[in-house]
Formats: sequence, C-alpha cells, structure tokens
Amino acid sequence: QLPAGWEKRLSRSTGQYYYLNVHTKESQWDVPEKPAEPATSSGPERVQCSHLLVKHKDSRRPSSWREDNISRTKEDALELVKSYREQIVQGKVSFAELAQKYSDCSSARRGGDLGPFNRGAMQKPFEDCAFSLKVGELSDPVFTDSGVHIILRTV
Ligand SMILES: N=C(N)NCCC[C@H](NC(=O)[C@@H]1CCC/C1=C/[C@H](COP(=O)(O)O)NC=O)C(N)=O
Repeated sequence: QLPAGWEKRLSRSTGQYYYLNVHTKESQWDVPEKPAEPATSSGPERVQCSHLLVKHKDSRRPSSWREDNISRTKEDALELVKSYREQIVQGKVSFAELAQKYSDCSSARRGGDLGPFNRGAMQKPFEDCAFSLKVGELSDPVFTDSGVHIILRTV
C-alpha cells in the first residue's frame, strides 16, 4: 500500500516501476515511504514580461497610438494575435518587432516590454498567465478587459 499522493507507474523504456507524485508530477524510482508533498512552490515573486495586445471594439479603451477608434471584433483580434504568434513561433520575426508594429499598448515602443511587476499590478487573467510562464516562454492568447494578448516572459 503506497503512502497518500503517489501513483505506481510502469516505465515503458526500462520496464521498471516508478512512483509519481500526483501533486508535483515529479517521479522517482524509490518506493515512497512518506505521503507525497503537495506542490509548495507558489511561483515567482516578480516577473518581467513583454506583451503584444490587439484591442477590439469591446476593449475597455478601444483606442491606441495605432488607431483612434478600434472597431475590429474580438474574434478578429484573436485571429490577428494567433497569426502574430505563429510568425514568432516559426522564427520569421522577433516578438519585439511585431509588438513594436502592432501592439495596441503604449509599451509597443519598448517592443512590448512592461518592465518587472509583482502580483497585483496587472489584470488577473494577464497576471495568472504571466506568473505561470517559464522565463523565455510565449503564452497562448490571453483575454483581458484590454483586449487579446500574447505574453512573453523575459525575466
Ligand atoms: N505596471 C505597469 N507596467 N503598468 C500599469 C499596468 C496597469 C494594468 N494594465 C493592465 O492590466 C493591462 C493588461 C496587461 C498590461 C496592460 C496594459 C494596458 C493595456 O491598455 P489599456 O486597456 O489600459 O488601454 N496599458 C497600460 O496599462 C492594470 N491593472 O490595468
């Protein structure tokens, strides 16, 4: 009988059994003797991110340095953000270059850089995503009252 929080798994590559901590998804070869520790790391205290924001007609402020009156639909904004993300992932263009050209946030002039921030600074959906990214990781599209974002964690 295993201590709580562990699952016994069979490694396909070695045919050996290993043990998976269901909380942290870490695995180990040794038979666990103590209950699995729940995930303790509450993530980073502070992150630095760049973002590319595409606003739409329902944005909290449907205006930007690019366009006085932004009338595209939320769906169109999402399609645009997905196409920018695809170009970046394919290495065709840098995040900063696209943010500088197309982001509807004033941070566009800094390649999308928002500087370092702690929890509590940004709208919740943005914060939750930003603090879940590893350094260098590019998010999927994120929706906030500002519009549709992709987020690159830089620090
Ligand atoms: N601390 C830093 N660097 N600046 C203060 C950020 C304030 C924060 N802003 C946001 O949450 C939106 C979403 C993520 C980035 C961001 C940028 C917005 C987007 O444009 P807007 O909807 O405002 O027109 N432009 C600036 O604020 C907020 N709590 O409203």
